[in-house]
Amino acid sequence: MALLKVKGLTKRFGGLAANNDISLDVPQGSLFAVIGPNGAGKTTFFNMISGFLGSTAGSIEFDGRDVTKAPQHEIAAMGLVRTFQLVQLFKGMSVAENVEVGCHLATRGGVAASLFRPAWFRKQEIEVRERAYELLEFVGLSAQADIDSELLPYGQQRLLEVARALAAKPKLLLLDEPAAGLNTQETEGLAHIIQKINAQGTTVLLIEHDVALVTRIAHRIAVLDFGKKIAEGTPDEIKAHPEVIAAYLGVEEVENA
Ligand SMILES: Nc1ncnc2c1ncn2[C@@H]1O[C@H](COP(=O)(O)OP(=O)(O)OP(=O)(O)O)[C@@H](O)[C@H]1O
Repeated sequence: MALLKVKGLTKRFGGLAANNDISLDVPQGSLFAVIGPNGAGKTTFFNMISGFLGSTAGSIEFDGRDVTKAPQHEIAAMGLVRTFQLVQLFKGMSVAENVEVGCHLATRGGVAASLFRPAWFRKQEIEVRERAYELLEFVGLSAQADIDSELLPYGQQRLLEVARALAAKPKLLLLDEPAAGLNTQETEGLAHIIQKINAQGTTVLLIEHDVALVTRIAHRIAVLDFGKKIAEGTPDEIKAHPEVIAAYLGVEEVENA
């Protein structure tokens, strides 16, 4: 069953079709990747799916519901949660607090509860703290829990963003170039974490420039070029696809992937 169904998705900016009639299904439980050269339309595609940008034409169905025109907060509340190409942490908060904020998005509360602190609220706060620590452990950041998040090295900030996104208990996790700016060792660690997230039942859709990483971990890959989907298939099919090789990968990169 498809968790995300995209049909004919199109976005025009004036005369430019940043996305042109893109259709794809992301199966429930899969690890799906979208790749493509700079300017191919990946970010535009992500922005439409997550409700940050309206579409010019086409439809988006998530978890059995038409969300083509749904606002971003409604889509997030349904369980479609994203990270961003540029790290966006809450400044002035510790590592653990950043994840706790993510957990609160998945719990009940409100101003009255935080002022009067009834028993259920205090219990919930303890649970939130425990869950935040579990998630930090999951991404390997529990030792840094009390550090100001801005003091983390860049690679760890990216992992923190992933932990915070997981705190909202997503059904579909959208990762926007998670390996950007990471060194080889950090990319390895990240690949392992993405696979663990997926193995625990979360469907993952990622945009990535690192072709070697994508062809290694994704179950299925869609390739965009000049706003169009030019190919879709398993990593082996994509590596052997002549149009993909011509448009994007380059023979050398495919051989190395
Ligand atoms: N708000 C906008 N207004 C006008 N043109 C835009 C806008 N956003 C994107 N574009 C154009 O749409 C095309 C696709 O851009 P997009 O950012 O989606 O590509 P991308 O594949 O994510 O690229 P990158 O890998 O560099 O992030 C590009 O030609 C870009 O200049």
